[in-house]
Amino acid sequence: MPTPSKLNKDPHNHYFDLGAARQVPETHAWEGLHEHPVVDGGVGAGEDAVPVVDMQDPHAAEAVARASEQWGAFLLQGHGVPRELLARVEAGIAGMFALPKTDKMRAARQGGDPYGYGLPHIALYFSKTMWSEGYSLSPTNLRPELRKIWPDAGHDYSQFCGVMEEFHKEMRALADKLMELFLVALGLTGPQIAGVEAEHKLTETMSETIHLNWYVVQMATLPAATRVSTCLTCTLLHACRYPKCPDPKRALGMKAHTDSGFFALLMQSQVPGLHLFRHGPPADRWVEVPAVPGALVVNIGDLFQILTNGRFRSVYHRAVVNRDRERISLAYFLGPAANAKVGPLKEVVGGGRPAYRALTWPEYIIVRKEAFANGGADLEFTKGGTALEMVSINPDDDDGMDDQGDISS
Ligand SMILES: C=C1C[C@]23C[C@H]1CC[C@H]2[C@@]12CCC[C@@](C)(C(=O)O1)[C@H]2[C@@H]3C(=O)O
Ligand SMILES: O=C(O)CCC(=O)C(=O)O
Ligand SMILES: [Fe+2]
Repeated sequence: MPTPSKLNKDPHNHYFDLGAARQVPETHAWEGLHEHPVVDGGVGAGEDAVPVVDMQDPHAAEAVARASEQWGAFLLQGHGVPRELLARVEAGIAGMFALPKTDKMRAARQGGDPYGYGLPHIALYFSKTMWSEGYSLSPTNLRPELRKIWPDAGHDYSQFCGVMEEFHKEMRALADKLMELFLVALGLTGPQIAGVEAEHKLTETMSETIHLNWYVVQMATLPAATRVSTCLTCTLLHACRYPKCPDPKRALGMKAHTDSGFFALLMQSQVPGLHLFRHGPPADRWVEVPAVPGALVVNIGDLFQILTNGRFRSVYHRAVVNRDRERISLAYFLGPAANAKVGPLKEVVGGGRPAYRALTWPEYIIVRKEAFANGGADLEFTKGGTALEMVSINPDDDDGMDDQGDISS
């Protein structure tokens, strides 16, 4: 069994078989998971109901504006990505993660690489290990990347690549439409949007990254057949429904974070597990996003908060595991081109002042790393805002205007 420090230095190379574990070892036991209550964000549950945006609704832009200002996230419906395609993508991901560890390890992320199989990038910053497996991929490099897992390029390989390419095409088209909807939601006029696009080529140069998550059931204490869809204890005792099951108290699927790019489109299986952080009053809390068939979750990232001069907020979120049901999620991240300086759009700043200095995505990742380092590895991270604070412009400073954004540089 490796020591925690060894796991931390080499987080993408974990030797620990999550599925076979009968208890959560100290290396995977997180503090503070129950510091804030978890409330159901089910549709129609009052102020904690996760906002829903229907892209077909003529008032969609207003709903996007409200959700982006108040939550930094929403459920997206009417997006046009066929449900049947989402189901095939999920089945493909399940098949890939079900492969033997030795196959997956051939694609293991090396050190600070952005792409590869293993724990997510931010795992580097924590001494505890997440209860999940991940795989970050560039959709433009899908086939060579997946050959590492399937060197013989057989049927499974072709099928998975095919379905992921089909998905990527749909998602990229959707992301382009969503970017326009965000700009409308910001209150920009048609000519202003055309101006932003002409000047910055925002949509055209936007890059995409896929991150797959596999949240393994917490303990292999139940026979495999009963682990698939329901908790045996719950069924027999009629006592509880997830998330009240007895055990998943110490493990964590994905440590709380804000995504760093512009926005992410998240596909989740029909098992809840995504929690969005909401500030009080009345109280700070985690809102559990319901699994709505066919809906995608949209999360706003830190660079979009910068681009919109703080009007749209990035959302602090995490994913929990449960004892009985495996969960798969796929995050389709959109972000600026690597060399583009992102600062507040002048159309949004108007006569006001830019609240953030302009920087590239890689520069922002370095700032975030410093933010983690300054606060210690297991810092609660002030609900995700520390790195953004480090790039914000103090209103008392006089040098703000020099930093005004030039996204395409
Ligand atoms: C394009 C991206 C966006 C990354 C880094 C890089 C590749 C993988 C992404 C994620 C995926 C999982 C959460 C996250 C926080 C992580 O650790 O890796 C994401 C991160 C970010 O949003 O910053
Ligand atoms: O699994 C989820 O619902 C969240 C995943 C996530 O936050 C991410 O991949 O960035
Ligand atoms: Fe995320």
